[in-house]
Amino acid sequence: MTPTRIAVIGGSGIYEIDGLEDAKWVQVATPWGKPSDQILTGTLDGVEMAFLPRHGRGHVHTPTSVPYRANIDALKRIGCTDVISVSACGSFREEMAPGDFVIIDQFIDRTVNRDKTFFGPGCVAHVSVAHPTCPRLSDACETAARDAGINVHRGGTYLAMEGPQFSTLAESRMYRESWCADVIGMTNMPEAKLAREAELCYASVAMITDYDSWHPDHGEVDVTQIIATLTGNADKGRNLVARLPALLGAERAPCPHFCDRALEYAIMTSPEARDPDVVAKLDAVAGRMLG
Ligand SMILES: CSC[C@H]1O[C@H](OP(=O)(O)O)[C@H](O)[C@@H]1O
Ligand SMILES: Nc1ncnc2[nH]cnc12
Repeated sequence: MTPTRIAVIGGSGIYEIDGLEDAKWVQVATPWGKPSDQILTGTLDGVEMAFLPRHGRGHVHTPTSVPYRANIDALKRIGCTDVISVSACGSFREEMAPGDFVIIDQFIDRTVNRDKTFFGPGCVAHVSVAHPTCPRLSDACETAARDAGINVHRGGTYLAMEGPQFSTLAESRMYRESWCADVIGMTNMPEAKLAREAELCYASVAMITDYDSWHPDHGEVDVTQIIATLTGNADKGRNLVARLPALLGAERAPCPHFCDRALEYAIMTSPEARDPDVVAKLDAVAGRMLG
C-alpha cells in the first residue's frame, strides 16, 4: 500500500477548490518549464489533495498554450497518484444534455500543435493508450457523481480538437455522425497520454455545457452560455470532488489496470545508449524505471 494523493485538474470556470485543510498554493519547478499555475495542496478527509487550474487563475492559457508536460510532471513530482480532469465539453448526443456529466473512457486526438510525450531522442518509450483512462478511478468518479445526485453517463468518447475556435458545422456533423464521438473539448489530449507515460491513474469528468453546433434546436456555441452553464453546475463539481477522498482512501493498492506500471515494458532505448541529459529530465516521470 502507498499513500494516495488525489490531483484535480480544474478546467474552464474552475480556478480553485474549497474545503481543503492546511491549504496552501505551492510553486513547483519542472524540467519542462512552469506549470499553468501554482498548485493548491492540502488534505480532505485525511487524504492528500492537489488542485491545479489548467488555464491558470484568471484563465491565461489557451488550450494550445497549456503547459501539459509541466503540469503532469509537477503533479507526479509532488507525489500525486491519481489525476482527475474536470472539463467543460460540448455534446454530440441528445441524451447528454447541458448540466449532465460524462465519465470519459475514450479519446480521438485531433490536436496537432502540442508536445505529446516526455520521451524523445536518447530515451524512447512507447506506452499503450488503448484504454486511456483508469477504470478504478473512473468507478470512484461515477460513484461520487451518483451519490451527489448528478445525472451522470458512464463511458463516452471525447474528441480533442486544437481550437481555440469552436468547430464548423460540417466538422461537428462529421465528428458526431461518422466518427461517433460523444463529446468535444480542447484539452484532454495530450494530458491523458502524458499521465499514462508518468504512470498516473487518469480519469476524465466532462461537464456538458452545450450541444456544439450540430443541434438544429440550439444555436452556435457561445462562451457566455458555456460559462453560465458551468457556473450553474459548479456546486455539482465541488460535491463530486468532496466525495472522492472517502471513496479512494488514504492508502492505495497497486492499480489493477497497471496504470502505475505503464512504463514497465515501454522503454526501448538500451541503458548504454541513453542520453544522460534526457534521462535527467525524466527524474520524476520515469525515475522508477530509469533511476
Ligand atoms: C470556455 S469554452 C472552451 C474551453 O473550455 C474547455 O476547457 P477545459 O477542458 O479546460 O474545461 C475547452 O476544452 C476549451 O478549452
Ligand atoms: N462545443 C465545444 N467545443 C469545444 N470545446 C468546448 N468546451 C465546451 N464546449 C465546447
